[in-house]
Amino acid sequence: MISVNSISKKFGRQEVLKDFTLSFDKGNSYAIMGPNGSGKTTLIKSILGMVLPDSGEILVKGRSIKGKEDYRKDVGYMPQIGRYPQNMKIGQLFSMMKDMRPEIREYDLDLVEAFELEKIKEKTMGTLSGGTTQKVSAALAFLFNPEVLVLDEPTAGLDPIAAETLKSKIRKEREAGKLILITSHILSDLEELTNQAIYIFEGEVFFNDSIESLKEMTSEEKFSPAIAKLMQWTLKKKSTTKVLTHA
Ligand SMILES: Nc1ncnc2c1ncn2[C@@H]1O[C@H](COP(=O)(O)OP(=O)(O)OP(=O)(O)O)[C@@H](O)[C@H]1O
Repeated sequence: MISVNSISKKFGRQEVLKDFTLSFDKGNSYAIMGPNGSGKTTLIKSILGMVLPDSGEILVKGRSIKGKEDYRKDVGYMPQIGRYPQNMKIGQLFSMMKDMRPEIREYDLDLVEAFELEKIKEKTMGTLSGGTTQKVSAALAFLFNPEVLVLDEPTAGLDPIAAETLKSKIRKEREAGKLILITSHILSDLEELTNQAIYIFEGEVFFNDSIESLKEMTSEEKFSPAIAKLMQWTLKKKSTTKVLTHA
């Protein structure tokens, strides 16, 4: 459903994505992992058209997204930190988003209801706590019933009840056959919510397979120690590279 073909991206002299190739298939939920600064958000933003790769191409349903906007209607995005007009009320924000998609008449209000956003629709965005802003972001991501959900650190900042509510919703959508991409540092969330693991290290794909294969390859029964092993391997690779560079 989404193919990322040989994309590279530099910010100044820093190569953040290096000849990056991946594909994401419908009905699967992908854990996108890697240390801070490894390029996860840059990858996600490239798929969303918010970052323009220097080379390579990204295809959604077989069509290049370059210069296109319309594919975005199939993609729901929950950012790590949602930025909204500070003086806008919650209710106005939802109305504005709906007005931007006049062709869509049916909304997925599961999270609007579960988070009781209707009750606080008169509150302005600038006055909300971080967690409430995250609830708004989550509800907006699912609102138009998109085929693809891109969730950047979705449970960060949510209280335990809200986090469980969001996780149940993610599971429900995955069971309905959606494609889900999740970045998170919370391994227990990823284990619960995903079946495919992608590990990015210094802008390169270091691992890309099912979570079952990851466990087999690392000879670990549990997800967390399997990821820890992957991290150790990347560190070894790094020290080996340094030795080679210095030789
Ligand atoms: N707009 C930008 N301008 C300059 N550098 C950037 C920009 N966006 C990202 N970077 C740099 O690119 C690198 C990768 O950033 P990215 O946000 O993709 O990492 P990440 O894997 O999502 O990290 P984290 O786990 O901390 O969220 C970082 O070194 C970051 O500083």
